[in-house]
Amino acid sequence: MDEPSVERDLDGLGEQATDGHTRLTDISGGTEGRSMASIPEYYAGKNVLITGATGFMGKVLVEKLLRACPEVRALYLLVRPKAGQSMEQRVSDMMTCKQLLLYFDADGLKLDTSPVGMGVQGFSVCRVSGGEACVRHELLFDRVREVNPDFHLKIIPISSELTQPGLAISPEDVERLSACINVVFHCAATIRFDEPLKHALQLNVIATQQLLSLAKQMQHLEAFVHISTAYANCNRKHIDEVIYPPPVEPKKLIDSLEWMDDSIVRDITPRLIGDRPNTYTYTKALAECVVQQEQDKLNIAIIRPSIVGASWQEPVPGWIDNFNGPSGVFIAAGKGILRTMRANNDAVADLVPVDMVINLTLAAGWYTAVHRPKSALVYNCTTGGINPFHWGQIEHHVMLSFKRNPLEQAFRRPNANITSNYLMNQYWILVSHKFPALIYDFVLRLSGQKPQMMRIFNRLHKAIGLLEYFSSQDWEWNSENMSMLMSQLTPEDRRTFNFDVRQLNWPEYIENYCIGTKKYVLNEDMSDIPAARQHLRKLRNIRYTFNTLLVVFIWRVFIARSQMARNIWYFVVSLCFKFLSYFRASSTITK
Ligand SMILES: CCCCCCCCCCCCCCCCCCCC(=O)SCCNC(=O)CCNC(=O)[C@H](O)C(C)(C)COP(=O)(O)OP(=O)(O)OC[C@H]1O[C@@H](n2cnc3c(N)ncnc32)[C@H](O)[C@@H]1OP(=O)(O)O
Ligand SMILES: NC(=O)C1=CN([C@@H]2O[C@H](COP(=O)(O)OP(=O)(O)OC[C@H]3O[C@@H](n4cnc5c(N)ncnc54)[C@H](OP(=O)(O)O)[C@@H]3O)[C@@H](O)[C@H]2O)C=CC1
Repeated sequence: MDEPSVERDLDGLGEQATDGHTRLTDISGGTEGRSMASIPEYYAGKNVLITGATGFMGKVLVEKLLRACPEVRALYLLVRPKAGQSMEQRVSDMMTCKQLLLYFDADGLKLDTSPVGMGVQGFSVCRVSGGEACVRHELLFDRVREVNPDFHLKIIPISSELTQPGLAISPEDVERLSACINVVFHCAATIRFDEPLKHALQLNVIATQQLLSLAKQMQHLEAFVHISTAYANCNRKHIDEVIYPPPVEPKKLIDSLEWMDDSIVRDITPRLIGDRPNTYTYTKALAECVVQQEQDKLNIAIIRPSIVGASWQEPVPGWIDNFNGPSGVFIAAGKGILRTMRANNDAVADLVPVDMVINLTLAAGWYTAVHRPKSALVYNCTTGGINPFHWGQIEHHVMLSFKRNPLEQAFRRPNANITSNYLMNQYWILVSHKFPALIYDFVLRLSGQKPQMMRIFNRLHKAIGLLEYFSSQDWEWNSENMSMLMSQLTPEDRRTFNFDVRQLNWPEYIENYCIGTKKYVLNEDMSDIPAARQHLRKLRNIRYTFNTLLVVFIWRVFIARSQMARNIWYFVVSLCFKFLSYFRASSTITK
């Protein structure tokens, strides 16, 4: 099961490389002299189907497609109704960026939950009386609206629940999609690391299989772009742009899990996922295999981004709308809650900005449709091999950014450190997380409020525990197809659909990323920065006062009351004194 299973044959356009992998370089020769449509020209008049459009990457994809390819005919979005909202309402909210950001206690004052469990009093965006709070922030679609105020007319929501048979698409919609779709972008997935295997399999694998069946019915389909992850094969250290053999035959697993009840599946999950850290990476690997098996005559591209972070340039620098991956860690550190985390300072932090991933995705869609490779082309969309940056450097720049642009109502002054040493990390968890949480909860109890800090830390520890696997080691991805795709673009397309990761200036990117979490995730106002700085000064004074009181307390309890402690103390002081006198005397002699 070690050797890549894909054999490439690119419709006569390319040759097989000696290592068995065909790369885009091989193809480019075959297209010389042809007049090829630019990316916007290609998408002009096309009908595009997108899954996962309401998600982080889906939104950026929809925005960019509408803005950079204004002649695109229509975007059909497969959306499910959710949280009492119809799919039409959800799509309309998405376009006005009205988004459910934070949840509140029934008393409307305390933030109850957040994805990484960092909720803390004063962490809120706006306060409402019970239930949920909807906030509006800088609009993602503002730039599209400027170019085309009627852009919403191009968006056609299609009701679909991907975990249902036939994706729960009505027969009329199936007919409609089969007749008109030219390009499919499949972004939907569950990206939770703790997803029960059955559900992850249902959404990430079976839904992909069903979407491929639907795609085969599409009479005018030119390209099917599947979004995978660079970590689908994280059990390997070196990852090529090939589809590796799956850990298990997907069909066999689907059939076996069908009859098992949830508790049995839960029990056997660790055995099944083997050397992968979670059900997410496991099912994404199976999905790639399904794409390969079901390919038939479809023209397929597989995009494998690494850790997708805030945008680099578009629609605005630092745009981000969630707590996933590093964003939650940055926020927790910026709020002064997270003080320690297990990560390897020298390991490469393979972050890639969302706009670069989307630019590559659109370019790959164009390339796939124009060149029609017979077998799926895989694009490892990573930064580490070309423009590496390390977790230690990320830590430094995140701390610097949050000191310059502090978050509101921080719990403590931001001062987080990463360490690869397990015991050291446990020590700091005790001293810097659990001890302050106990004191804070004690103060809350005294003032008649419900203790909450310990609960928050427990959830935070669970979340960072799931991320540590990725921050404690590094991988080597071959990203030749990404480079070669870039070489296929016209100079104009290279500017509009820029995914040249060499141009990333990491310190600047991290600063914008941190500001983005403040502005777009926490919806904090930049004009409040002076007040936030004042708050940090107050926290620093509290710490100085606390430390002074602690020293006085220790003196009173241990030194002043015990003869032995006093003797040790005098011994240490006289030793220091003798050392100083000796040092002064010897320096006088040398003069
Ligand atoms: C030390 C500081 C310096 C920093 C330097 C070092 C940094 C190291 C960082 C390392 C990061 C490494 C990251 C690597 C990741 C690579 C993986 C590959 C990339 C991918 O392919 S996928 C993307 C990654 N996926 C994720 O990140 C998902 C991880 N998250 C989870 O698995 C779960 O969320 C988690 C963490 C298990 C938490 O689960 P849980 O406690 O159940 O919390 P929920 O997610 O269910 O959410 C709780 C609660 O909040 C509500 N919610 C949801 N969204 C929002 C929102 N936007 N605002 C407010 N509230 C929200 C949610 O509905 C839940 O409410 P309930 O009422 O339903 O409880
Ligand atoms: N974010 C990252 O760091 C990385 C992501 N990826 C991949 O990129 C893709 C997009 O990720 P991202 O945007 O971050 O993920 P999000 O969680 O933000 O979005 C997931 C999308 O899938 C949709 N979806 C989930 N379940 C269903 C369902 N049952 N029926 C219909 N739609 C559903 C969601 O819709 P709804 O709004 O209804 O929940 C949402 O639109 C995924 O394939 C992921 O594996 C790869 C590497 C890194």
